[in-house]
Amino acid sequence: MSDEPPVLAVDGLEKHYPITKGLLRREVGRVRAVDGVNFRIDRGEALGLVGESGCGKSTTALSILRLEEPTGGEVRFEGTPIEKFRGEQLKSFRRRAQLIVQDPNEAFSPRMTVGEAVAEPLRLHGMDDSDRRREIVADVLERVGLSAADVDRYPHAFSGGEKQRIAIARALVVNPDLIVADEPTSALDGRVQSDVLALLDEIRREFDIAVLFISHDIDVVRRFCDRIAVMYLGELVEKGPVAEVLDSPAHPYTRVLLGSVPSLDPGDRTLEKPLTDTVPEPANPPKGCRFHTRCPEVIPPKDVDVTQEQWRAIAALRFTVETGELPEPLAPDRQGQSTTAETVRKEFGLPSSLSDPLAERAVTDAAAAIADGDIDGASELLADAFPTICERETPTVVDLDGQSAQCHRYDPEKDAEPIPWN
Ligand SMILES: Nc1ncnc2c1ncn2[C@@H]1O[C@H](COP(=O)(O)OP(=O)(O)OP(=O)(O)O)[C@@H](O)[C@H]1O
Repeated sequence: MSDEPPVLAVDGLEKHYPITKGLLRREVGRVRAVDGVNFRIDRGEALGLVGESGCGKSTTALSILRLEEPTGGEVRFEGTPIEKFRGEQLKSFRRRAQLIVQDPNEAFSPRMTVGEAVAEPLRLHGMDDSDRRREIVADVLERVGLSAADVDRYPHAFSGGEKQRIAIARALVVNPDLIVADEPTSALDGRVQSDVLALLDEIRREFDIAVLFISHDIDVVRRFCDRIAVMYLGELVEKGPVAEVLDSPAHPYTRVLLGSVPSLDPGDRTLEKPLTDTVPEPANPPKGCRFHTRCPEVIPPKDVDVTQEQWRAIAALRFTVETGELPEPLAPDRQGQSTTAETVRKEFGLPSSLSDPLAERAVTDAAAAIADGDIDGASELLADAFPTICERETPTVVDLDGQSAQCHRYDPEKDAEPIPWN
């Protein structure tokens, strides 16, 4: 193994955005867009970053390129913290770490020819010889499957896929060591997407470029990446080699995320549905494990004696009530008309009676409170009766033979008596 530091090393990266109020812009809270993220990318390696919309993927991308100033943690480029870069070093970093964005239309000025746009980074980085620039640009355009004759045309004359090729050419022209590609193919349709992906793959292998590949498309990540990191509400909940993570996802969130991928087998028992569809706000993430309010594997209290199916129904009731977003038949405007305790039980798949008397009492009282329109009361009752370690304690990252997951279920230190998987 070489002693070479990774091209990119991210430790405890944090980017919080202040929420301000009033004329004096007093800070009243913080959006925890990225909240303690760690990963590495070696030369020639592609790391896929996946997660639902708003989980912090783009903010991570911008923070590692110093396009956003992180509020905490450290990003090292070939071993040097990027915050230390000044003058020439910063300029060199800007050249060696390139960004490719989703919409190539945003990347080009309509007044610049393709040749000028692709040559721009060369000019900015001090190459004054225009003939030499033109030569390099022609060469790179051919390299990405366009023609040297395209230099004098304008970007608007090209299709979406071709524009993305031009964007790749522009990133490539300065010999980058790192490319951050933020949803680079999601605006393109199937065939074109495949071609652009194949091109990116080819250049990363040929030039040994490290790639951070951001996508919500799991199939694309499987095809393009070596490793994958799964993000939820500003944190990485699982990491590992692509095949391992996608074929045997460890973290319940990864299972839920994969369960929403249409191309995957809906009968696969390792894929799951979330308890609720409400994603909490990154300004106010749940305590303990951030996924616990939606986690189908949330750990029950030790003294509750119900089946796994019943526990999931209870947990879904508890966390749905906490969001205040009740399903249609129980919605507050219908209170007093048709909602009864039975409707509540039916809606959540709870049997008419649970064998555990304390659990039964709590569910009966909560259902009655909901039927009365006392949602806060129901919420308190359920929280008191059904506490979970997942809300009390933040899980540590557990190494599982190369794959890692941040979940109490895997922590040998936690005497959590989990229900066995599957
Ligand atoms: N400049 C900003 N000011 C305040 N909040 C922001 C800012 N930029 C992003 N956010 C918030 O930070 C969170 C993470 O956003 P981000 O764009 O990084 O997510 P994402 O995973 O890339 O989403 P998508 O897949 O939709 O692009 C979101 O809640 C977003 O609203």
